[in-house]
Amino acid sequence: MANAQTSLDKAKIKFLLLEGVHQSAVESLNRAGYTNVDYVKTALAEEELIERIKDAHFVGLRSRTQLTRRVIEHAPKLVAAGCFCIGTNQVDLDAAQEHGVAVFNAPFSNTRSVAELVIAEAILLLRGIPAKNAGCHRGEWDKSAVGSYEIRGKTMGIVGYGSIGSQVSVMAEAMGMQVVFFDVVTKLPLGNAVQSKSLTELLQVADVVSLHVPELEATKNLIGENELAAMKPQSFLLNASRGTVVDIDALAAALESKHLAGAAIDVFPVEPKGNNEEFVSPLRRFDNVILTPHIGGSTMEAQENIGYEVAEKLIKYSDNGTTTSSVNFPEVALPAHREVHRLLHVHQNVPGVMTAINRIFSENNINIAGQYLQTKESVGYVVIDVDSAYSDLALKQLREVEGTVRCRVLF
Ligand SMILES: NC(=O)C1=CN([C@@H]2O[C@H](COP(=O)(O)OP(=O)(O)OC[C@H]3O[C@@H](n4cnc5c(N)ncnc54)[C@H](O)[C@@H]3O)[C@@H](O)[C@H]2O)C=CC1
Ligand SMILES: O=C(O)CCC(=O)C(=O)O
Repeated sequence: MANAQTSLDKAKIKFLLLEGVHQSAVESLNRAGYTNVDYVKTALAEEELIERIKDAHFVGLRSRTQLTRRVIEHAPKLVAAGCFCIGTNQVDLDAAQEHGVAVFNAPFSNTRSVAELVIAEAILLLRGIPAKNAGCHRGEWDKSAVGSYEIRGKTMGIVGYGSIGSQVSVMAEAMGMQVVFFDVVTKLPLGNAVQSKSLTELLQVADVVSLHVPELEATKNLIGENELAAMKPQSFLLNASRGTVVDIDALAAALESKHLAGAAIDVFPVEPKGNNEEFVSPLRRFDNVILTPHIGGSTMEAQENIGYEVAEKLIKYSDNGTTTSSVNFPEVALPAHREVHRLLHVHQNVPGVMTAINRIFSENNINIAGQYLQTKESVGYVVIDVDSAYSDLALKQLREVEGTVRCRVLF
């Protein structure tokens, strides 16, 4: 069987793809038989999103689309959301979980692109290139070695030693840098990198501090006035994680006072909604700051791979119910369901639901060919394979079970 059949005609399953996700996603969906793709090149504001998403079964987005509780509440058919990026902070994950919407992302595909940019920025900043470049564009000629340094022998301080931070670590060492890192979790140091006991310890020794933490309550303003003051005089700050991680006014003050020698910032507390909106930031006035429009992961290679990776996850979920690597949903890896119908039941994770479900099968004498159950936080996900003759009856009764969030069948 090339593609497992689904309960709906595949052409009727609507995918809303936003923010110009790579065409590789559309190709993958089409190849899998999903041709009903509404492709939008930009992010949509809430009202317009609500209008477009109301009959969508799947939505694909990047970092600019806000999938709020209100939007999710207005998307009655939505079964999954694919973030064609790493960060999922733009999605209300709790609301998605409560409404039985599985959320997927691409945890690896753009990490190399971010790490490469960070190394390039470290070199450019230590050589004073941003200011020299700006000067040349204005007709100035400042041929001087003053304030220009090699990165060899300097210390790279990495905050957040995950997929990106650890790649920055390997590349920085390959360039001759010493690496220290700080992470809330004890991590295996790669090469000769050393894990710092505290953020302050790292800030005090690093010539370049690069941030690679997710957006969390605990990482909000992780780098504020005190942390900037703790950084070595004439050091550099790089942020390609999330804009909320740095207090941008405090950073502007540290640059103004020349405590920091420069910075490279890719992400901002408030980012323009689209390419036509003006970018406003107190950092615009500094020639020694590299400003980029949230493009750390925006390379052709990364975007193409993300397109395949996330589309594949959505297809698998649609075709056979597999939720492996979902960020908010119980993870279930399912075999193909040949010669049986597959019931997918999402429910509130409260006592009694599974008893009620199993009662349906025993009372109606329906043989269960396979059953897979996983729970996560407030949600439970049970998959039941049954003889095709009984799936209609079971589906009808499963939908009546108290605590049911959603239920569908795959043929
Ligand atoms: N600028 C861009 O275009 C891109 C930005 N990103 C951002 O980069 C972030 C990091 O990406 P990955 O490395 O793939 O994530 P990851 O999840 O692999 O690593 C994050 C690391 O941060 C650590 N961490 C969490 N809270 C911390 C804290 N308070 N202090 C120190 N460490 C802490 C975690 O333990 C983990 O090791 C993403 O969450 C995303 O927001 C990702 C890709 C592209
Ligand atoms: O490509 C994007 O839209 C955002 C990239 C990013 O920040 C991420 O992957 O978390």
